[in-house]
Amino acid sequence: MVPSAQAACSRKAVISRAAVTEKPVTTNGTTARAKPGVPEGTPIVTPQNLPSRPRRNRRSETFRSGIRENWLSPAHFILPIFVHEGSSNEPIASMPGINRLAYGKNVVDHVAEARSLGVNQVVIFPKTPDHLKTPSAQEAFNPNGLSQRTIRLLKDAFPDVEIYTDVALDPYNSDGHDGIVRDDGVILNDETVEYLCRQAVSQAEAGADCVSPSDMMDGRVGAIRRALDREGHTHVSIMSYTAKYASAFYGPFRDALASAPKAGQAHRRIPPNKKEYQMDPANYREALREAAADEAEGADIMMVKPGMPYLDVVRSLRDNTSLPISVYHVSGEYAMLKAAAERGWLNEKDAALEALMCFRRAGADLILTYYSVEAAKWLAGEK
Ligand SMILES: NCc1[nH]cc(CCC(=O)O)c1CC(=O)O
Ligand SMILES: [Mg+2]
Repeated sequence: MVPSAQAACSRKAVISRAAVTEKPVTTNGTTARAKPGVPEGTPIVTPQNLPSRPRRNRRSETFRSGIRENWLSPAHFILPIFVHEGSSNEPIASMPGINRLAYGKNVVDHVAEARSLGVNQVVIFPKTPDHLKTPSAQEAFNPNGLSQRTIRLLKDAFPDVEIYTDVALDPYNSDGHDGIVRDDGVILNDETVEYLCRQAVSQAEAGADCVSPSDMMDGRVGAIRRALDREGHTHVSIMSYTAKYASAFYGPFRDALASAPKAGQAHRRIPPNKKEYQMDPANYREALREAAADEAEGADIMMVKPGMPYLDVVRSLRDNTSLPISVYHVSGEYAMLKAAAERGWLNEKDAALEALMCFRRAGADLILTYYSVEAAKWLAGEK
């Protein structure tokens, strides 16, 4: 209790310790009659003289919903899908409810369900077969690669779906990094950017609406913009993973794609983590620097990733740019909610919708979340 409140209490009517079960008494010693409906033992006080009582605006759901500052709609969600070459869906152990979808009908059916719930934006993450992974990750821009085929498949089935793509080398790189690794362990920046441009162009050619570089190489937004424009894709947008942190919350995603950094052979040093290109979780100002660069290079949407632990960064970008902001509610955040819900430790629907709402409050327009389909069902009142 704050000191002033404490003082106020002792000045006003209180129940003496010995008399808790008796009628409350006022400070002048007379016994007061409790108001109807007030539990016996409640102190009797003179009302505080408050000019402002914020609780007045919370008194009914009708009132609360009338003045609510933010809201959630399936239109805000971007649905991530994992696609693989197998013939059936494969559950991902660390992401209950999420599957690697079999390329083909299963992918189309899943997106059809999302669309029926109002989720019409999808981002594709392909699981590349091991034999197609190489240290230079050239499968990333194979015009008939799994990602490119999935884009075509979905665009043919649903011309108005917004297709986002992941631009980064890690799903195709046998070293498990987003960039090309030199033998001494340096992640090459400009060489990687050249391949990211080819990857982005190949995705645009397959029909992607928005390419999303998630690699954190310097200068890739501008280079991709120029490459897209040069090839006639001036209408294809770029959602940059602007402030992407070297986070421990990506673990389940790397399980899903088997894309974690790999140990090197004797003559090569493979960095065991991504700290040389993804941002340090301790840093805040650096996000503004990244944002200034991405905006100048032509990003259409800027993303913060992960979500829940980084809402200060979301708010800061919101206040420092007029571009739309997206947030990635990442695999580890999803796994935490699922794990607690499975144990009965959290009400999953309430906790998940709260997390999503808080992204909006922090300033995000778009939310990339594994909860897209479930949350859309909750919002529709289906379950
Ligand atoms: N380009 C890699 C990439 N793209 C999206 C995620 C993680 C998303 C998630 O955890 O849900 C990652 C993992 C990483 O950077 O290692
Ligand atoms: Mg950058």
